Formats: sequence, structure tokens, C-alpha cells
Amino acid sequence: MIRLENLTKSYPGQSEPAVRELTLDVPAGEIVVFVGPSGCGKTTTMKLVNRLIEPTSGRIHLDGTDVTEVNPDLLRRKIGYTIQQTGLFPHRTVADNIATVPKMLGWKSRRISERVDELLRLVGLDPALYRDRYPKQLSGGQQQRIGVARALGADPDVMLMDEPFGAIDPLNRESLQNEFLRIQADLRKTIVFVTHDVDEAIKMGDRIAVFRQGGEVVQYDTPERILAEPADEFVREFLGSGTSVKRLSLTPLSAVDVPRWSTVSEGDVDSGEVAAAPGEFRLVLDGDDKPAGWLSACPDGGPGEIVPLISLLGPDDTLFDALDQMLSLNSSAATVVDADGRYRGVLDLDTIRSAINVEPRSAPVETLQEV
Ligand SMILES: Nc1ncnc2c1ncn2[C@@H]1O[C@H](COP(=O)(O)OP(=O)(O)OP(=O)(O)O)[C@@H](O)[C@H]1O
Repeated sequence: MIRLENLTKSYPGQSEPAVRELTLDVPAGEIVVFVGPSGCGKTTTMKLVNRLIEPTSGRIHLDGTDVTEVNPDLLRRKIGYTIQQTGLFPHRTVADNIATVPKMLGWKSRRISERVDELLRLVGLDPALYRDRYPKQLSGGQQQRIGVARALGADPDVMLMDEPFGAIDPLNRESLQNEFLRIQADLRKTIVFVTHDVDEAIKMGDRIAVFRQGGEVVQYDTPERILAEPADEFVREFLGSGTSVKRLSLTPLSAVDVPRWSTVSEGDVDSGEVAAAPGEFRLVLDGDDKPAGWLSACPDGGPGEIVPLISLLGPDDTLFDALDQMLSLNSSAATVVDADGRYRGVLDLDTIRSAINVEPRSAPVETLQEV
């Protein structure tokens, strides 16, 4: 864990401190995102942690040790650091860049070589193709990946990441974010992540510290709670529009109470024991309790036919995915299954609304008739 305690940093010649009396804990294994407008002290605070900048007053504890009492070089070898401009050494190969800290730590060359290949694979680059290239022979996104691999070099418990995906186009940025979250799910590093971008903060952060000018943290909480209850007008404005949609994309269906609508079995449909009334749709489950389709009435009054389901939602999908599916399929409900593909329930607009506690503004939207 990182503990910042009453931290103040005043730069010489500046009338106001860049960071003032900042107290904040970064829990072990979490990503804490510093977000806020330009010049509000995010980078200064981050650089205080690995002593690239010395505090004017206050303390920083790393797993209970006061970092101001640790030799800065030794400290930095224990903390991975990656920045927007990647800071790769242009005249060193990818492998040599990644090996920077392991070499300083005196690792044997075989161990270093294995580690380099392992890290290249981790960040999605084939070692055979990339280890001997130079940074200028890589795309911007690939350089950022090498920056991340280098920061992970000696397997530090703590990572400081200053706008690590800042220089990347939106599409590549999103895939780097996703890959980094996938890596972090396994590695559980303690990470301080700086960004200007509120959407990136919401996506990447287990917690977000919203900074205001002068290094003041206005709100420090989970993305869900910051979106649901912004501390003041500054935070509300900083979050911008669309907070309800942002909350939808933060809510996995595994965390939603999905109403279980009544169903009919495929066997009963096949044997003609159940039928759908005109205008009625009934969800049909196969012998394994998996959705097989909707039973719709036949115009001629027959038992009806099973219309296959175009798409199902799983536990990793979010309320945003559910709404997106409903809009794109022009449907008022979406069928949800568990990790094994078995029926969990059916989501409609009312369920989505109540999951994020949004009151209906007008008459309730017509929903699929419950059977
Ligand atoms: N070396 C320095 N000397 C004097 N003032 C500095 C120095 N570095 C930063 N500052 C000032 O300290 C304040 C905080 O800067 P900092 O870089 O920490 O902000 P930031 O929130 O990271 O900004 P950005 O998002 O633009 O990177 C700014 O007013 C900046 O001008």
C-alpha cells in the first residue's frame, strides 16, 4: 500500500504550492487514477512517490516504509514507471530497453532473456519479431506496450503510470486499456495512473482521485460512487454529460438482479402442449435450461413456431451492452444467461433504470409482456 500523508510541494518561485496537504491511501493491488484539469498537481504527486521530486513537507509510506529514508535509486528499481513519451532509449533494442532494471539488479543474462520474452508475450508482441528492433521501428502503440513491459521488467509491486496511453489514437488506446486491465487482473500491482481523460479514469480506476488546482483532492472514491454522487459542482462539471450511460457501462450483468420470466420447455412445444397466444412471445428453454428461442403464435392458430434468439448476454456483458443490444435489435427486452449459457432472466428498460436508480421521466416505456 502507498500512503501519502499531509504532502505539500512548493516549487521555487511559485506563489502557490503545486500540491497542498494531500493525504490519500492507495490500497495494495488496486489501480488508483489521478484525474483533473491541466496543472492541478497530478504528475507532481506521482513523482513524489518515487522521489523524482522531493516533497516540501509531509510523508510517503510504501508498505509501511518511509520512502524519504530509502536510497532513491534503490527505491526506483522497486517501482515501475511509464510515461506518455515512453522514455525508451532510442539506441537500445527493445530487449535491452525491457532489460534495463533487471540488468541494474544484476540478474543473470539467461534469466533476463527469458523475462524479456515473457514480458513481450504479456503485452501481445511476438518476441521473435520484436526483441531486436529499435524503438523507431515500432508504431506508437507498440512503443507504449514496450514502455509498459519495461516498467514491469523486474516485477515491481508498485507501478506509476503517467498518461501511458495518452499519445495513442482512440481505437488503439481502447485495446491497450483492455489489454492492460487483463494483465492487471492477473498481476494485481499497486498502480497510480495519471490521466486527463475522465472516461479513461472511469474505465481503468478501482478508485479515482479527482484533483482541483493546487493539488487538492476534491473527491476520492470508486468510479461508480463518483458518477452516482459527485461531491460538488466542480466534479459534476468535470464528469461532463452522459453520467448515466457511463454508469451503465460500469455495471456488469453479474451484479444485476435479473428478473426471471416464466418459460416453456422445448419438449412441451414440440409435443404441442403449449402454444403462444397472438401477440405473445414465450421464451423456450432446451433440455439443458439454455434459451432456444421465442415461441410466437401462428397466424392460423397452430401451436406456434420457435423464433431463434439473435443474441444472448452473459455475465461479463454490462447494462450498456444490454441497452445497446435492445436498441440495435429494436427489442424491448434482452435475454441473459449465466457463464454456462443457462437461462438467468430477461432484462427490460425498467430493470436497467432501477439498477442505476434513474426515475422514469414520463409514462413507463412499454415492455415485453411478462408471461
Ligand atoms: N519544475 C517545476 N517548476 C515550477 N513549477 C512547476 C514545475 N513542475 C510543475 N510546476 C507547476 O506545478 C503545477 C502542477 O503541475 P503538474 O505537472 O503536477 O500538473 P498536472 O496536473 O500533472 O498537469 P498536466 O495534466 O498538464 O500534466 C503547475 O502549475 C505547474 O506549472
